[in-house]
Amino acid sequence: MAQLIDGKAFAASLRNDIAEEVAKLHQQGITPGLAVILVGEDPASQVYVRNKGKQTIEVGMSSFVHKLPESTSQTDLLALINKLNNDNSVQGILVQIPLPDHIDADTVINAIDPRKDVDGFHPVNVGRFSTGGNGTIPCTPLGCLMLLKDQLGDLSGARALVLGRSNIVGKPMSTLLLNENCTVTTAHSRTKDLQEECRRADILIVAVGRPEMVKGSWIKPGATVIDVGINRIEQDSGKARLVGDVQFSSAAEVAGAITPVPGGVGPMTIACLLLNTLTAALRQNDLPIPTWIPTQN
Ligand SMILES: NC(=O)C1=CN([C@@H]2O[C@H](COP(=O)(O)OP(=O)(O)OC[C@H]3O[C@@H](n4cnc5c(N)ncnc54)[C@H](OP(=O)(O)O)[C@@H]3O)[C@@H](O)[C@H]2O)C=CC1
Ligand SMILES: Nc1nc(=O)c2c([nH]1)NC[C@@H]1CN(c3ccc(C(=O)N[C@@H](CCC(=O)O)C(=O)O)cc3)C=[N+]21
Repeated sequence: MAQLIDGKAFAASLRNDIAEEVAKLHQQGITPGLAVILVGEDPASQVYVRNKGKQTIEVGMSSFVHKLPESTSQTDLLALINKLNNDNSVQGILVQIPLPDHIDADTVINAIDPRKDVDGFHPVNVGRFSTGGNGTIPCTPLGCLMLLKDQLGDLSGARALVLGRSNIVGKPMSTLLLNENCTVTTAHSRTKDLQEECRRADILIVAVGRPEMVKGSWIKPGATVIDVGINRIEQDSGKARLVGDVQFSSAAEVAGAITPVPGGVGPMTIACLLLNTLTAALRQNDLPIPTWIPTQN
């Protein structure tokens, strides 16, 4: 049986380390602030927003949650972002994705001050990060990398397969693993012989948004499997259950180590969001970044 990678415990310890740094900032009269904007009523997003708000306060930061109705115009959303860009009590801004169809996500992301873009989605940060500079590293890939390094140590030379190529997860994950000297393959819906590609990987990261798509038979014996998927499926009882993009029961028989869903990558995403907010607050106050915080230089 595979070893279980406990993202929930790792995230809790990371939040402790963050809280210690925030306490030091308090002594200098600084309280980092994170603003989260949620447009519409997507129930899953509401859960994440609630979790984020609670954990933001627990580490000693200020949490500003802006819940806007589904009908909010792009102009009004841009005006709010502009206000937050100029608000000195806010060091981090996150706009929950997906946005309603009448709002262009790229325009919205472009409007966020890159220094306050704690998701790492702004083109300035994407560019810096891709070229090895100190741009914000997107939260989910950063959380996955921390779990991998904790599990495996140096990743140099490992054959990694990233399944999914979204701007939020797959693409930055591939970049990050390349920067860690892995030999990286990025697979997607047009990939030929997907199962065969997966079976070659020492490290398998799955972010497709297809419940339990990857089976144990696709996995190289002993491989490390990181399941990013968060899928809510209805059970016969009528209650919803969370499952990943990997079929956990069959995968756990083959893999060397695997993250569960829930309790794997999800909690790491939130902890890394708080970490990026701390880093943003330190940078905006011209303070040094402690060496334990992962940056790219
Ligand atoms: N744990 C966490 O913190 C987070 C979890 N998530 C979860 O991760 C998953 C992925 O999210 P996200 O990256 O935003 O999703 P997207 O829908 O943006 O991207 C999905 C990717 O998977 C590929 N894909 C879809 N179906 C197949 C298939 N049958 N075979 C091969 N490739 C396929 C797509 O290929 P193509 O490009 O060719 O269309 C695309 O690149 C979701 O379950 C989401 O809920 C997301 C963010 C954070
Ligand atoms: N701008 C933006 N940035 C994001 O980072 C972002 C986003 N939009 N939109 C949606 C996705 C999804 N996402 C998750 C965060 C935490 C959990 C999480 O905490 N999951 C818990 C369980 C939570 C539950 O029970 O629902 C777990 O897996 O254990 C899941 C998913 C961030 N995303």
